[in-house]
Amino acid sequence: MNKAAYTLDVPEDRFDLLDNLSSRPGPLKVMLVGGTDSGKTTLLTFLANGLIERGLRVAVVDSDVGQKGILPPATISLAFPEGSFSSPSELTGVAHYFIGTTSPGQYAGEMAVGVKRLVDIALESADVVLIDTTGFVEGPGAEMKRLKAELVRPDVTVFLERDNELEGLRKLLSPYGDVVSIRVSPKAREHSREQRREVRREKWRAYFSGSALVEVDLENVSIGGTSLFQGRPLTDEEVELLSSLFGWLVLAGWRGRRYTVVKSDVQSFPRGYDRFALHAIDFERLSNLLVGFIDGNGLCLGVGILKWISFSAKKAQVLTPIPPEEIGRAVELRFGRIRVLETGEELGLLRREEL
Ligand SMILES: Nc1ncnc2c1ncn2[C@@H]1O[C@H](COP(=O)(O)OP(=O)(O)OP(=O)(O)O)[C@@H](O)[C@H]1O
Repeated sequence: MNKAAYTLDVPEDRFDLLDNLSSRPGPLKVMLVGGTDSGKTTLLTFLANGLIERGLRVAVVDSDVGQKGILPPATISLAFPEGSFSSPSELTGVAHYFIGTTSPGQYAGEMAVGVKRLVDIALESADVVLIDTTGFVEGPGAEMKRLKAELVRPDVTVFLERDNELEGLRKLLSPYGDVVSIRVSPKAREHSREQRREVRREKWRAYFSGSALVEVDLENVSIGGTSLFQGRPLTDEEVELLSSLFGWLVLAGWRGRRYTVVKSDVQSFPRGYDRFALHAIDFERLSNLLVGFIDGNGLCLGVGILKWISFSAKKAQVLTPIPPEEIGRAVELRFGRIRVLETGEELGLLRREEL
């Protein structure tokens, strides 16, 4: 199931926008902004096809991490459609930036940097770069759009609005490029949380079909995206002390500015401790965690699901569809903040500070 599809049954102002964009000198950067289900992806598909028909080389940067078309989920992806297409889900990404969650509220920095990096790559060969964004347009979502606009400097930012509701955001972004406002199509349809989850479930399942378990030697790659593995490892005495104080099986721990431990509960009793001095993570929170394989250029080769980690052997087992010859290019394993199964079932999101 895809939410958006190519249609010419769009309001007349979309054709005016297409004329406007194709009359401008390239390379052109166009960012699409609108609330949830406002029709951003439908508009992107319409514009991309129209521009391709006019002989322009189009790049698509899909940063709608909550409802991505281009696989894998939880990343930002760049694709170059070679001809007409009916949905971004048909496109194959050529470069990706790892975000690690489908809910990027705490990841404004990564979102802005990822879009900037992929737009820079796109500009090496595209006439027009179309940037799809999340429907997250209020509060931190608005700031995220500003950061993207500041870095990318879109020539045109198109706002999809029902009732002038994005006026504030339009003003906020107007110093960084032209802004155009068009009305949401009366045909735009809202999707329930369950329908959105179902769309994501299918994407996860499609991405992980044909995956294999690979063993990652944690001595050979850096570990990023987490405060685990930072600082010096705990001494046996420190492990002993924490275990007896709190009734934990301490699986791993590090001492930096504070103590960070991965533990399993042996006894359940109420424990009070200074959370600024000690950060304890339940081992189960790591199971089925999404991780990204990052290459030497900071781009994402693909994602995987952490199935097992042995702190003593310094090995991890990760389920991933990345071919073995590609995996060898990874220099970093980066921790995400969503737990998901290869069936597409999402087990839950984690907060950034949890790991
Ligand atoms: N012009 C149109 N004609 C027919 N259907 C449309 C049109 N515009 C939007 N829709 C429908 O409205 C729904 C939402 O559109 P779309 O998925 O493009 O929105 P979005 O803003 O990209 O959503 P998201 O919040 O998931 O990013 C889809 O089912 C889409 O097919």
